[in-house]
Amino acid sequence: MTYVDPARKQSEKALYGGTGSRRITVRDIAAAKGRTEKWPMLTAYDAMTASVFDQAGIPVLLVGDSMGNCHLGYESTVPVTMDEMALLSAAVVRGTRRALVVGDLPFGSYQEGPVQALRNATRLVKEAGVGAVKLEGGERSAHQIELLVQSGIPVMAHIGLTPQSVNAYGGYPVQGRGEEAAQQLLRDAKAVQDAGAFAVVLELVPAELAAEVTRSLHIATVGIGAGPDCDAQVLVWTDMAGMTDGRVPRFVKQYAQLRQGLGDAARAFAEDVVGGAYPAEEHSFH
Ligand SMILES: Nc1nc(=O)c2c([nH]1)NC[C@@H]1CN(c3ccc(C(=O)N[C@@H](CCC(=O)O)C(=O)O)cc3)CN21
Ligand SMILES: CC(C)C(=O)C(=O)O
Ligand SMILES: [Mg+2]
Repeated sequence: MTYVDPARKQSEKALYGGTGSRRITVRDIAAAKGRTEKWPMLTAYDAMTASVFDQAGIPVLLVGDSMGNCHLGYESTVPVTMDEMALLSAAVVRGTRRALVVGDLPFGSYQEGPVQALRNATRLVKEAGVGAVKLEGGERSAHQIELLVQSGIPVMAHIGLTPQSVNAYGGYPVQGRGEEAAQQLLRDAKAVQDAGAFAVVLELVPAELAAEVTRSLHIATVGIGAGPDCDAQVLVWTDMAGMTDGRVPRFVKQYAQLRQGLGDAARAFAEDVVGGAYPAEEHSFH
């Protein structure tokens, strides 16, 4: 019998649909680019939801700072703190066995410079157990990415629309439109690859430009509102599952109507309590 290194064997399987039980690593992500295999990523903010996605085979889970508006009741991602990120990232790691868990560095946790970025990324790695961190910015964040990668912390970059800059944008506009903006996006993509990032999120950029970035990089591109030609696609889970209250961005596809379903369940429970139908005999002890 030929000996097959189990790690090597699994790395040759698909990121989605693979049956291996060990945790996905950044090496597996790199190998998928070589196979031109597309893969899914979702956000998660708690252990229970994370375990659902892990058991569904989602290979990469992002503890996004979108927890600010999706989970913690803030208006945007701007107020999210390192303590909040560390707490919820640890919960997501505890809820998963296979997924690579990526922790977002929140606004204000890396802008001061590489040393601040390393201090806070180290917290997420040591306290929460994440396998990688994500931070926003291309050329402007290259020095931070470089020090984290040199220190042994894998980094996912995030360019195009960077929501932590919502106050500077005055909203969430599409990025990279026009020749000058397109050239800047290409420079940002090259800068994060050169700094050592293992993947890069492209948010709200024209599909043609995202395709060009994906072709010109050897690291994975993860699209959100960036067309069909990225190596991976990410959505905020509450948007994907129809749990978000109110309007969702145009790039979102809803695969369930959990908000309606959960509300229906709560109303049915309330009706039963008010009408005396719950608890019934089988729910009672004597
Ligand atoms: N629930 C949720 N989903 C997200 O995708 C998300 C968050 N929250 N919070 C952090 C950021 C903010 N994001 C957003 C928010 C709004 C739009 C939006 O409404 N965009 C317009 C396009 C604007 C234009 O045409 O210039 C849209 O209609 O989709 C996009 C991304 C993405 N992220
Ligand atoms: C939308 C993704 C890429 C993100 O950064 C987040 O959820 O915070
Ligand atoms: Mg984020």
